[in-house]
Amino acid sequence: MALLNIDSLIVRFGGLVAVDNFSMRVEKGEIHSLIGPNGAGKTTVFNAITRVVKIHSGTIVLDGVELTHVAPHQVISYGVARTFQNVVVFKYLTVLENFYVGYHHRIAGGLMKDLIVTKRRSLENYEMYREALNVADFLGLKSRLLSYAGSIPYFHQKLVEIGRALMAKPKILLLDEPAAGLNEAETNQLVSIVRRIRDEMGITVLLIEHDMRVVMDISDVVTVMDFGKKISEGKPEEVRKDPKVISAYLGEVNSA
Ligand SMILES: Nc1ncnc2c1ncn2[C@@H]1O[C@H](COP(=O)(O)OP(=O)(O)OP(=O)(O)O)[C@@H](O)[C@H]1O
Repeated sequence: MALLNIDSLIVRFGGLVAVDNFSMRVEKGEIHSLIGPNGAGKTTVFNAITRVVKIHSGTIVLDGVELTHVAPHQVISYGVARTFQNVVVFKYLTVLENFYVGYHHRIAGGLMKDLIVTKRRSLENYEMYREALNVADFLGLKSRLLSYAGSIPYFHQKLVEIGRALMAKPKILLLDEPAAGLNEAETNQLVSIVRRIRDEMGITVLLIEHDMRVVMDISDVVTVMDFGKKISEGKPEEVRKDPKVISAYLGEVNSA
């Protein structure tokens, strides 16, 4: 059974059908890329998985659990964590505190329990700290832990966002254009980090990416969208040769 199974998904914005009867499956342990020209509907698919847009019809099932009716703030406890197209970090919190935000759903109880320091809570805080250190070590951010997230270089802010997502211990990590704005050396580092997230942490990765070098290098499977529909799917080398994909991208170049 696939880890993520999207079936016949339709998302509309008024008269616009942004995602049009779209289905895809992501197998456990895969690095799977979702690509397509601008406006194809990729981010809307991510927004549907994380439940921040209204689904007109279709189903999204993660690890056997239907997400379609889950509230957006609960999606993380079902095993979905994401990063955003434009880096979203809490600029006036430290890197460590940003990481803590990602861990929060793993702590039992609500605000009152946050205020009352019980023995159990101290232990949870210790576990959270230890995990933050591990994540920082994994991402090469240990020396940045006490810096304000808004004060560190752009690439490191991107890693903070990834770190915050990893702190949630997701089953699947959704990365929206992780290589955007990075130089070549940073992109190479990012590719290696994404591989290690899968290989060392065992987390399945679904990413949206425009940098074809990254897509071809990193993906086990590539799904291609255009005008809300799936137009191709397969191994990177198969998709690259698909005339439907070539024509979708050439159309984009011609209309630019
Ligand atoms: N909240 C919204 N309200 C209205 N229309 C929207 C909304 N979000 C997306 N759209 C429209 O839905 C379509 C798909 O957009 P989406 O952002 O999913 O595409 P994309 O493939 O992620 O594009 P890009 O690669 O440029 O980020 C576009 O026509 C877009 O203008």
